[in-house]
Amino acid sequence: MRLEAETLSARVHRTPLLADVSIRIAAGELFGLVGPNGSGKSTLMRCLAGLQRATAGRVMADGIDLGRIAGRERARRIAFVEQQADTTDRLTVRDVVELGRIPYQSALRGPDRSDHAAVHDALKSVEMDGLADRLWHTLSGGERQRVHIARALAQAPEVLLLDEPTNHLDIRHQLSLMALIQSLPITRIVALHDLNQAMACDRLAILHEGRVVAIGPPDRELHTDRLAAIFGVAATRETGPDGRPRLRFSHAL
Ligand SMILES: Nc1ncnc2c1ncn2[C@@H]1O[C@H](COP(=O)(O)OP(=O)(O)OP(=O)(O)O)[C@@H](O)[C@H]1O
Repeated sequence: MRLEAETLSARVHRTPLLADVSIRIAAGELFGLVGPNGSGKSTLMRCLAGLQRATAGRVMADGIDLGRIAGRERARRIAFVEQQADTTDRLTVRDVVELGRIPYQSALRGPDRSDHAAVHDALKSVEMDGLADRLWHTLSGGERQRVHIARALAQAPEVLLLDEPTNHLDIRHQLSLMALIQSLPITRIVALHDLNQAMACDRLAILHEGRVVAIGPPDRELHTDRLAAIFGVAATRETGPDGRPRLRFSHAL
């Protein structure tokens, strides 16, 4: 699914959070959102997921205003893993992932084999199938993060929005999650702080103080002058063993 932000602005009371953001994300693209703390990444994600209304502008999904798509239909098409998603209910890991199947069920149709298969596959893809019966509150931060991603995968969306998905994950799970995200044949929008992980995106937008300052391939946009100006760090670039550029950060400016 193609997703477009058209001159989006968002504010809380008088505080502007996003100003005039326009982005076109192609179907099947892996699109990154990067920017310093407070630059508006999560706010933009919430608008793109249809969870927050913009004060001006609109979000278009395959040419249709997202605000006009019914919640259930939107939930079948767009899945969102927020940064600090939590639940206080007494749920097992499997229960949490099954929540992703609700948009496909109705009062007349409870979970069926296809729902169970989707839950199983989603748990397996984040290596949480061995903990399916564990209670949510007993999980570590990284395990919870992986279960939330499994819930979003079980939703079988056309667009997957992930807000800092590698937070809390150990290095092996960071790498396997990034590989999983890269392999999915759907539109993916990922907010990332690790700019080397962001190098894997097809394109990215750099946000600063609620505005988009650049859009393009990471290799072109994450140059050392911009890293200094926007992120406030001194960095050098080198070529990694995979032939991709790698950033090496030395100090805060
Ligand atoms: N409800 C709110 N009331 C006031 N300010 C808010 C509210 N929600 C967000 N903000 C502010 O809007 C700005 C953008 O926040 P947002 O969470 O979108 O940034 P972010 O780029 O995701 O940041 P981070 O990298 O720290 O997660 C921040 O300065 C934040 O403090």
